[in-house]
Amino acid sequence: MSENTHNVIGGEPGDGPERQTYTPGHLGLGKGEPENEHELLDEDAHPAPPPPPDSEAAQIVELDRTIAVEVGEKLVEIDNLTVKFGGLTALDSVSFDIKRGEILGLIGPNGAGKTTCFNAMTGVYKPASGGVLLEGKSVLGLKKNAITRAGFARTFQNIRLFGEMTALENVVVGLDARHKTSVFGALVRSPRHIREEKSAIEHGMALLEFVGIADKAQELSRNLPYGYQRRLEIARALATEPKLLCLDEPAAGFNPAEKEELMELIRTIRDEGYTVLLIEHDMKLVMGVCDRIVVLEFGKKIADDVPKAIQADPAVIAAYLGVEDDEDGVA
Ligand SMILES: Nc1ncnc2c1ncn2[C@@H]1O[C@H](COP(=O)(O)OP(=O)(O)OP(=O)(O)O)[C@@H](O)[C@H]1O
Repeated sequence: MSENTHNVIGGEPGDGPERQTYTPGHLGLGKGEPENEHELLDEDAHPAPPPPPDSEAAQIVELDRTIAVEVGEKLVEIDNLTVKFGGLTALDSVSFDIKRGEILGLIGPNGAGKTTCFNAMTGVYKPASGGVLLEGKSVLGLKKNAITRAGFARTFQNIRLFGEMTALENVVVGLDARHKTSVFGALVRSPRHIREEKSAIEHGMALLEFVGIADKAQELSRNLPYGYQRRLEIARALATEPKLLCLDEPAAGFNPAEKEELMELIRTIRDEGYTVLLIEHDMKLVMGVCDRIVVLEFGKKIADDVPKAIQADPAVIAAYLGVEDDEDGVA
């Protein structure tokens, strides 16, 4: 094997036809055709379920970041957050906290303010008032990439991938956020840069394997089946080693089997040390995977409790009354 070539994570030499090699050359942007002989799966095929937490990929993906607070303590505080769009108050003095190691659901009927809350937390919108604290320190006013470096990562309701990049390249872009090489170091291809690039490919492959889409590493992301694109967004967000992973409707457009697999993946992500904030309309998924749920209605918080209590909460039931789609019902 040449110095710049290494094996796919998780296999042993001579593992058979699944085996591929990846080189830093694969990172050239906008490469068209996959360069390996690996057979691609059927477009309809489901991604593989996530690996068990003790697999090699899971160990590489495991959170490698120092977090100032202990598991179970407040990681994030949303403090009286208010966001206005002209005369509309989309978020009205909303306060809640997110504890390290939990899966917190953020739910509410359409237009309740869930995505606005994500956007204010991740620097997309400037709140009119209130605060967002990560480990006790304010992140308000930081630029989006500084917020990513501080520890927030997110996926989007409408998938946003670099369509002309391969799946692996999309993840490596996320890993770049954690790299230390200077622009000059990258330009002159310093030894440190080459080391980081090589480990980025290895790490990127482990992340793709972790979310169950390693078989499509060399496919342009715009050509990936929908379910793979959603998983790729999660892999890219995980690449930044977030202290908090925010998922905005990750199951949108999924069939029941895919939703089950996604629930499994979200649990596995938490088991690897991540904290998850989840916006999701599918109540079965939310109730099945969340430790606690915050409910918004018309920009205000109306409930904050464990799933069982949320299901029985009269204010929550009232908020959802009139929603005809069964999936959006709380019961
Ligand atoms: N950029 C914007 N400009 C103006 N109004 C906005 C903007 N973004 C959101 N809104 C409004 O703010 C309110 C909250 O929207 P938001 O998207 O946060 O709700 P949501 O709970 O995420 O809804 P959904 O479940 O439909 O995605 C809505 O009335 C919406 O129309």
